[in-house]
Amino acid sequence: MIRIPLPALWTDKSWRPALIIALVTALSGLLLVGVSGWFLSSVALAGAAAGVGATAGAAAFAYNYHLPAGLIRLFAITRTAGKYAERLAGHAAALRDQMKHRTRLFRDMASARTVYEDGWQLSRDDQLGAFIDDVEKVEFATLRASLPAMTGMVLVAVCLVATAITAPLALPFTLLLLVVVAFYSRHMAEKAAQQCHDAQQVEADWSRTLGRQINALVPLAGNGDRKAALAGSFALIEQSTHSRSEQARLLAGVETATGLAAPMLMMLTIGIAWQTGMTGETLLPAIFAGFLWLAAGEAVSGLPRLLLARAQARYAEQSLESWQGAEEYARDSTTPLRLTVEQRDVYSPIGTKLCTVSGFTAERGRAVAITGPSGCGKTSLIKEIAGWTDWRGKTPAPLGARRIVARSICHLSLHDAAIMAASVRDNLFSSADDTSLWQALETVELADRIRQNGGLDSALEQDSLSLGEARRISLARAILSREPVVLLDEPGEHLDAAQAKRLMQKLLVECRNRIVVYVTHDERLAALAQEQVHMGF
Ligand SMILES: Nc1ncnc2c1ncn2[C@@H]1O[C@H](COP(=O)(O)OP(=O)(O)OP(=O)(O)O)[C@@H](O)[C@H]1O
Repeated sequence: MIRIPLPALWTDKSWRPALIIALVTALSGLLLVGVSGWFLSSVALAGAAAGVGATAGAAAFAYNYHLPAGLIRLFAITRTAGKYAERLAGHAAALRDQMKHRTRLFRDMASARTVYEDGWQLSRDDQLGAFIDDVEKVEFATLRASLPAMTGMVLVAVCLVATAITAPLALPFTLLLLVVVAFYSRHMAEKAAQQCHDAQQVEADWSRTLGRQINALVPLAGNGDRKAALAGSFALIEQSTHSRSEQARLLAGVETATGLAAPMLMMLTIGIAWQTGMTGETLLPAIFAGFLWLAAGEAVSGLPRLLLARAQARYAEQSLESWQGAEEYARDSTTPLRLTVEQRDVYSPIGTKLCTVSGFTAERGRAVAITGPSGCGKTSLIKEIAGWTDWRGKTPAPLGARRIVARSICHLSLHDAAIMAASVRDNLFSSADDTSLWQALETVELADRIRQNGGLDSALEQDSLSLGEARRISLARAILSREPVVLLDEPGEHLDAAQAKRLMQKLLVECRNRIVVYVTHDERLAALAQEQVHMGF
């Protein structure tokens, strides 16, 4: 199980000073409010006494203000200084731990089976973002929240002892209220974390699909799929907004409950002490304890967020587990990456049944060429493999998990290459370095043309390239893409036969570690694949 161990706050040398300072700071805050409450009440009592009897005025002025006033200043200064010192010591210890854990977690992730199978460490910024998010959540809950949680518990214990001594009859009610608030807060924080988790899942799906849908608007414009595809994405945004607002509502409930608990505990302690007959000076200790509760309430006001952080960290731990290291697997470079298409009916993008295709399996380094007469459904088939369309009889299948995964692992290059009015660099759809971009342009025999045109930052437009050149830009995109599956529709279109063959040979070498499936009418191109699948009516 991938876990960041809880810091050993007391035994670990780097955490111990932080813990001591945090406790001193928290106790100073508690005593500051407790002594202030006690002081105000004593002054009020002395003032009240001053109004009665002959010696009253003298009694009021004989009251010793100096000791409590001095203590209040001492606690206030200690609390302020302690807050700074606690931050310095706590952050230093947390950063040290963080460095240690991150090295281990990132090493595990890099060699994880899932990462290796999908090849996403090379290209999937969204997956990497999700991984870093999870690591941060677990770190926050363990490294940043354990210290406040520990000091919060100590403060509550101190308040309970003070209540037990000063107003013992209030203790059972106090404990009952604490247990109710604790259970309610935990339950609601769990629900809020669930909502947050749901929202994140949906947002991840959304960012994955929308980007791809927008990229594919041009080729999909003709088949009426665009509207439906975008509507699906916008429904996801609505869903995530709902989850987010539900999360905020639940958290507000917890914050209200914990915010009200402290004044209620204060009133409970003082009220019950008063009910049992304590008045005047005998009530002062209970007032002191009551004010301690008030101060503890302020100190643990971050509790709902800590509970939420803890609950979120559990989800994050679960997803981190899927990156568990599988080093033997990563070392085994012969492990095949396989794409299996079972025998199936092929439908057009509007749901017309076209033909039945026999099953085939494409593997890394073993390309598959699909051939067949015009209109038999070759393009429709690779669109479906890529998750763009999915017809079952007369009904389009919803954008389910299979299609989302398919879209995320397939690079689909359609025959009508769209050229954007943008630079060559932008048109290559890649964040690779310039050397790799030039290398891809060399492979598709376009480097000289682009150099003459002004280089990677020169402008392109749909009309500024010949059809064959646009086709070659599209092939360069396929080479530069990082998805493990490359699907090409008519890669040799608009190229002369010799050039088409040369380019396809080079592309297959460049993509030897990926799965390549391509549709072609050219028998010489089809012969370059390790397997040919013939489709027909
Ligand atoms: N967006 C669309 N709307 C309606 N019909 C479509 C659409 N796309 C394809 N079709 C129809 O589906 C059938 C198969 O088209 P598809 O492009 O898959 O065939 P193909 O085998 O790739 O043909 P070719 O070799 O001519 O490119 C054709 O009859 C075509 O008219």
